[in-house]
Amino acid sequence: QLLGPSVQDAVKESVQEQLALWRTDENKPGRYPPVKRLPPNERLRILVTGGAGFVGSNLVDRLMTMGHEVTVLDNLFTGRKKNVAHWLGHPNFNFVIGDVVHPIMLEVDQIYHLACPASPPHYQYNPIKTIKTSVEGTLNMLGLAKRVNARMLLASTSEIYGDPEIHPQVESYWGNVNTIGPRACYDEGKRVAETMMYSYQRQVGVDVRVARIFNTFGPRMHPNDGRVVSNFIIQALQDKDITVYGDGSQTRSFQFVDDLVGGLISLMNGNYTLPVNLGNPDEYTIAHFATAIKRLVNSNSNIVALPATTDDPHKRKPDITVARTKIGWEPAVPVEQGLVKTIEYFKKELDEYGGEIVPTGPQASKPIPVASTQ
Ligand SMILES: O=C(O)[C@H]1O[C@H](OP(=O)(O)OP(=O)(O)OC[C@H]2O[C@@H](n3ccc(=O)[nH]c3=O)[C@H](O)[C@@H]2O)[C@H](O)[C@@H](O)[C@@H]1O
Repeated sequence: QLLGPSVQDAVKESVQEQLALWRTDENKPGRYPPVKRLPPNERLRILVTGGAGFVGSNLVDRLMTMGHEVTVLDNLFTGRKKNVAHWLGHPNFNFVIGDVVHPIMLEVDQIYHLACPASPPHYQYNPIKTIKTSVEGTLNMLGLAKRVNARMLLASTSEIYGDPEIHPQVESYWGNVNTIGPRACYDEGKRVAETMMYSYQRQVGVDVRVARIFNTFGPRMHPNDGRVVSNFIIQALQDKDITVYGDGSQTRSFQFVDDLVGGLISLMNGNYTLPVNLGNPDEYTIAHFATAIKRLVNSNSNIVALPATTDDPHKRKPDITVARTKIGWEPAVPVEQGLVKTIEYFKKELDEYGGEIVPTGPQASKPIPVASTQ
């Protein structure tokens, strides 16, 4: 165990709440959110690739608050500088704008390798780049982990199961992916990234962890993310049509980002080295989910049907027995509670954008940069 019990306790604290309190406190005790003082032998140097993105920046908040030294590497394709702006200049924090497809030389103890667009319209916008990000990016990070003897965690995905033939999905299932479809750049990229992780483990002894992340939502999602949670909330908040792709009978299981962050940290610091599903088994049809969001937002939107997207998985739900038994983790935030927080976040984003956000549609597209909110 790299982390002592005191640090494990700190993981359980709600970092987002601490940050919210810090932001609203007129007499802020300091320029930065409070961080724990760790003795040097417990303070780790941690690299988070994709650390300015949605999941990455939430993870960075937790690691910083725990008292570690954190370096973010992000090319800001889907990540946003504003997600980590509150740490800029902090002595424990480093920010590198750079791309994982280029090697980087750093001295670190742990690597959380999250960098990659994860929303279907964004990863399909430039599929060749998505493949390079997963393949060359993961190779570069594994090379770094090998050189400096760091432990490395890969953010893999439920998408490696493709359109699954077994339900719920267990880690021992090998998946059902269309190798030549529009999603393959991401799915196959992540599958080969997993292969590289275990090749480096077997051949040269790199200490690896693999998280298979299921659908996740929460504050810091990009307003033009294009995934279902952000689209439905943004549409509902503006009384615009809520766009259901296909007949809405397809299912997804949604976890709140705080739960995921706890799972990533538990996985990284535990002893279990095989892939672990991290998700909330609470499963919804997309049609039901649209109605639930409309109700929570108290919206006058219409729910409309658009054509289904190619190769859209029909159902998805994690079996989290491995996470429960091997790393002692399970989600704690009910979906509805997480949605309420996410709706509040998107209300603020809408204000910043001047009252209108056009959510990303089903086609491959680039995230819309808005200079004032970067
Ligand atoms: O959110 C995630 O964490 C996952 O998102 C995507 O996978 P997907 O499940 O297809 O995510 P969404 O784009 O949010 O789609 C979920 C379902 O909602 C539907 N959808 C999406 C957006 C929309 O406006 N309307 C709509 O009906 C999609 O067709 C799909 O059936 C990524 O490919 C995964 O890597 C990632 O882990």
